[in-house]
Amino acid sequence: MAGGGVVSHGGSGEYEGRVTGFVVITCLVAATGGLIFGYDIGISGGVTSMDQFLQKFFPDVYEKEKNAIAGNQYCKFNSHLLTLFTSSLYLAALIASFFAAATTRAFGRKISMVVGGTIFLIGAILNGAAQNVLMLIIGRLLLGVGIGYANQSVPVYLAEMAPAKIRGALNIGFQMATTIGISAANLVNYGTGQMKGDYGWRISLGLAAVPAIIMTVGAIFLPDTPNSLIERGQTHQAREMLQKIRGVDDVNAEFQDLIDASEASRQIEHPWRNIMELKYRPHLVIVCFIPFFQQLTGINVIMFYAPVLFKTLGFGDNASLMSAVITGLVNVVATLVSVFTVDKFGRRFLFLQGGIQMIICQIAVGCIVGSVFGVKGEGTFSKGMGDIALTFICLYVAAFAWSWGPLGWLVPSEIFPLEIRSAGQSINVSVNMFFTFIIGQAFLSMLCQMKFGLFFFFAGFVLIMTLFVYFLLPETKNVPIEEMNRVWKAHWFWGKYIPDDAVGVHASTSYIKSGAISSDLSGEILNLLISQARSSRLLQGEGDVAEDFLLNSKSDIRRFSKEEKGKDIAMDTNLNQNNMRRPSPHDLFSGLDPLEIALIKDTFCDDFFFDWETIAKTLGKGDLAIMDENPVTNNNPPEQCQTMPWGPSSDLNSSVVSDPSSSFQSVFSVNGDKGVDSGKEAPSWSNDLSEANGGELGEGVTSGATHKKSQAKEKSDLGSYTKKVCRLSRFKDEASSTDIEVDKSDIQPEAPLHDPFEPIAHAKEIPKPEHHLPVVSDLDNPLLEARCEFSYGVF
Ligand SMILES: OC[C@H]1O[C@](O)(CO)[C@@H](O)[C@@H]1O
Repeated sequence: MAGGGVVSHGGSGEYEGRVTGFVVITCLVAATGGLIFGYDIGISGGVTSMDQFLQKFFPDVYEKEKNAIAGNQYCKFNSHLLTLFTSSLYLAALIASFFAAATTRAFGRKISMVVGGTIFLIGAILNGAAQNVLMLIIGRLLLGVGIGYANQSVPVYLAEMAPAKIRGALNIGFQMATTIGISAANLVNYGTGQMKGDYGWRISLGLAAVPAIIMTVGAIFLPDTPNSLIERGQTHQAREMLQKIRGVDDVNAEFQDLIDASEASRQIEHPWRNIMELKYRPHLVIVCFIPFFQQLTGINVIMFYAPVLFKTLGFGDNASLMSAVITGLVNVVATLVSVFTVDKFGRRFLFLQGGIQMIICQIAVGCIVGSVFGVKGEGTFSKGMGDIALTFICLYVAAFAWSWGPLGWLVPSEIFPLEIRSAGQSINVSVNMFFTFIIGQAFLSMLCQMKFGLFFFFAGFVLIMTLFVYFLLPETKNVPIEEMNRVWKAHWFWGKYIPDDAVGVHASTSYIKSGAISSDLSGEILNLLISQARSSRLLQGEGDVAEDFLLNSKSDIRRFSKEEKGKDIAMDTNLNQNNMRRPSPHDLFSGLDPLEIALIKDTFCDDFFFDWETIAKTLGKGDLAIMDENPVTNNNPPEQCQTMPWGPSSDLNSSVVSDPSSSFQSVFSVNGDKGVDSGKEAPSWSNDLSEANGGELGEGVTSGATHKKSQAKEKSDLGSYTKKVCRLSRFKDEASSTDIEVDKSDIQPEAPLHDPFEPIAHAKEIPKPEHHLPVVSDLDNPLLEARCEFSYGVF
């Protein structure tokens, strides 16, 4: 692969590795943990609407239902004992999830899954064989404990096993399994609902043993996550596991991040106390609100009570069970949609789209129910009205299923640093279970009291949660799990809670590699950070991260966007030369956090043309001293200072520039030249970057660290350069706002500059080739754009 294929998955590329069959299978097996949860959700509603079941355990409710035919439709199922049957399980799950957190941390994710599956199995047997309400309730409590364990450990397991770029998809496997469980339960109920005697409900409840066995047996064969192995001191096995799940030998960068995260985690003796610290406030707020909101969508009104609800809406017994089957299937299919979109469109998009769709549907259902039953709850649904209501309910379920359903588990499982991840996940599970309990418990009386207004009540909540996501939830798509602090740090509101030292150079490097930052940072800043990484101890000590980056990355950052017109710092000196506005510190650094500014400051060792104090003040980021305290940026000995990646300013003075009124597009391409072994000829200058990039490939380029290391060594012995090629690429027709391609590609490259990634002292040894200055008179034309490309090469 011409790009130097060690980061073989391309795209946003983060750590080494590919998506292996092994990781997919383990994640699928783990996700079956969702089956037990789903089966239980789906089974209770059907069972509690079966006459034989009601007669045996809840005779009062049975009587009331029979007599309510002509009465108030809103209240005919309102019984606290009945709802307690459904919701007691969630109280047990809530408490169990705290024990599960300790188990998961101390013994691994897998053990928690096995424990959860086994306890659930016992509960299923008790339920299927129940002789009285007590047996029924104890059985349900055990089911709850099983679910608490599974829901705590499975999402964490999935988030840790999955490579970042498909973490969303694999993690959603859990919710996918949940919806399959719900659907399977609906189908079982549909079948058993027709049976005479006690068999129907007994089979329905007893069959919960099937998903329990699948999960327990599956979990026994699962490996534990590298993160958990490291957490428990099994470093060697952890590395092997990482190599196995990523399918490559060179897992250094990711492994290092896991070790770092684990070290940080080890310092934390009391995750529960720690999670209250200010620096975890953003995580804590999100992890409390997401599950709360997920339940306040009102989804479980449909999931638990679909048959009851449809009966309330005047559907016959069969039609009610059938409608539950339909909503269950919609739930499964729509969850699949999120599997395929979550890592592409991101979490926020799905949250927002799903939220809007849910609001519309809930309002519609509220209006329909209101128009038929009115306030008194008297009236009957015509077939047509019933079908319209069912359609809106299905659209609502679909929207939930590709947004809040799966994301309610995914987002909380991926936002926490390792040291409090297990604790955070327990909070997520317990808040979710608590509000599942509340909704389960309160729904029937809420329906009785609020009538059709209940649907508007839920619509109001969905509106609030959609605004919450819009303003307060950062995008976590494609960000490696141990790099998440960067996301928080960059957030407009939460950033202030995250201390600078939570975001180190190491983090910067892999974060840059993940590509996640490229839209936030301009190309120049990115390059500066890269060069910082290169010159920092990372490269000298544990070179792989930066080497990999240099050898494999192509950052093609088109930073020319509407807001950034005229702020191109690559062109700064040129702008000056041509009497253009010199960008202010604010232009250049707003949007960066102090650490990033400090990195840049340190990179250029104070002697660049920026007035650092002014920058600090202008941006209101506090005193420079604060930046200077940062240990990460303070270890650069002066001789390792860099100049600008595009060369000293004198070189820039003479470079190509277009008119002030035109705009720039700079494309940075940081390409490792793979083909140049010691003694070979340097690649010749070319206007086409791909040529420099794709020169003969050294045979070991794709084969991992050893070869790369030796290459890198040879490289630094040999010296290297930066090439800058400016060419006129576009003719901007202001009047029509269209871009017309003009090919003026023959502009000569200008002088090769020194390697931006080599310390200056070393760069000086590089013989400077002759200086070619492009002479392009057209550049005076205000309508032209210059396109400059930088490439990094070796000779
Ligand atoms: O698919 C619907 C189901 O998903 C959950 O919200 C869990 O994510 C359950 O509470 C609900 O019953």
